[in-house]
Amino acid sequence: MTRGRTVVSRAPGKLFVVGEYAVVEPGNPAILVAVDRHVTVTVTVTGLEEAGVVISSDLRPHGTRWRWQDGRLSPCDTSDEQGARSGLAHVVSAIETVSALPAERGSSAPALSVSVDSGLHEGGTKYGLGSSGAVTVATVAAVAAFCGLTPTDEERFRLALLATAEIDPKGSGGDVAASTWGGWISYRAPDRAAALELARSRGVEEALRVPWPGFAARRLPAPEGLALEVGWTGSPASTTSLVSDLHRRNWRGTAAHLRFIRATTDCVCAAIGALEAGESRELLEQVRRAGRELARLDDEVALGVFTPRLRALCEAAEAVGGAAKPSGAGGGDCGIALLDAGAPRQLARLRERWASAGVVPLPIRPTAEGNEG
Ligand SMILES: Nc1ncnc2c1ncn2[C@@H]1O[C@H](COP(=O)(O)OP(=O)(O)OP(=O)(O)O)[C@@H](O)[C@H]1O
Ligand SMILES: C[C@@](O)(CCOP(=O)(O)O)CC(=O)O
Repeated sequence: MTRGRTVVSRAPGKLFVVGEYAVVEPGNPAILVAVDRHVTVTVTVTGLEEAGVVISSDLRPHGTRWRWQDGRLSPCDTSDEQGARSGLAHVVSAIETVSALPAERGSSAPALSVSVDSGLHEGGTKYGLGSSGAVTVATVAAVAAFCGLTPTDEERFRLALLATAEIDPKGSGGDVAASTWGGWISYRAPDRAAALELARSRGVEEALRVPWPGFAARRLPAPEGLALEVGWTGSPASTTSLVSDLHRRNWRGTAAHLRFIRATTDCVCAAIGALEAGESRELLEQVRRAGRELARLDDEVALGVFTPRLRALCEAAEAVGGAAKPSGAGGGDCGIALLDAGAPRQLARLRERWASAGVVPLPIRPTAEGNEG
């Protein structure tokens, strides 16, 4: 939405359905779904004399001023430089990445004021619903529109992926894809290091044009007759440290690693087939299988994917006839359960069991909406 010199963009959060960990390797598939909680980003003129950027966020007490230096932003106030750089890393990277486009055409860096408001945390504690991806997608869209650019969905996805990869190229970008396209999607990640290298060597504009090997994203039909329930463990987990931990272990390249990738890929492909064919029972079976693969990975490398609450979340869903698993990296955050939408008693029993295990049922639904603005 553009009003005068004000642009507003919002992007939904996400849940991983199946395919976690395997999807970080380029070309491997996962299924994600966008949810009806959003991040909203508003971009307007700064009102400052000099060209620069002001960023404010619902997670920080004050707005911070940033100045441009060779295409990069640095905080003007150095007293809390580290806090500003880490707390606003995704917003800053999204602004820098989009601003490279006018810069490559010889225009000067934009002056703008960016404000972030998020429904993906509770009092500052994240749910694990992909706030970093949603913030990046919404910031990219709002800054691009403010600069008079009209990128396509895929171009906005690519810009957001480059922005997140600048911070951590290990992330698959599944969150970015779900926040961009919305709905249920199948996603295969590109090689993020190669995409970054492309942008650095040939420019961001060129990186939006040439093919990204491995990358694919497409919408899937929503499952029929199934309710998606989301349980929150109340404890935030660090995806970056779990994925880095896995990279540090000697598991990669072992037979167990190859077996995990093969089994998870097979499971994701079967789940895609089940969604396309409207076979709910088969989808439930694949969700259970994906959960078992994660549990086996956890046993093999003692990663800490399954916390006691996530285990209780899964057991409760099984006990009432549903299928459940952690969503995302695990270690806390959320889990999902799929069960018969026409069985309200089962749903009620699930919520009761979750509540007594300390798992908070979140009133969240899948949404077909992607990034808007
Ligand atoms: N409201 C916000 N304002 C500004 N930046 C935000 C906001 N919410 C999230 N971010 C950015 O996202 C980062 C948090 O990412 P993190 O991966 O920890 O959470 P998440 O994406 O919600 O979780 P998950 O990856 O488990 O789904 C913050 O450091 C910040 O850069
Ligand atoms: C483990 C992983 O596959 C999923 C992480 O999901 P989340 O950010 O914890 O919701 C990592 C990734 O895809 O970037």
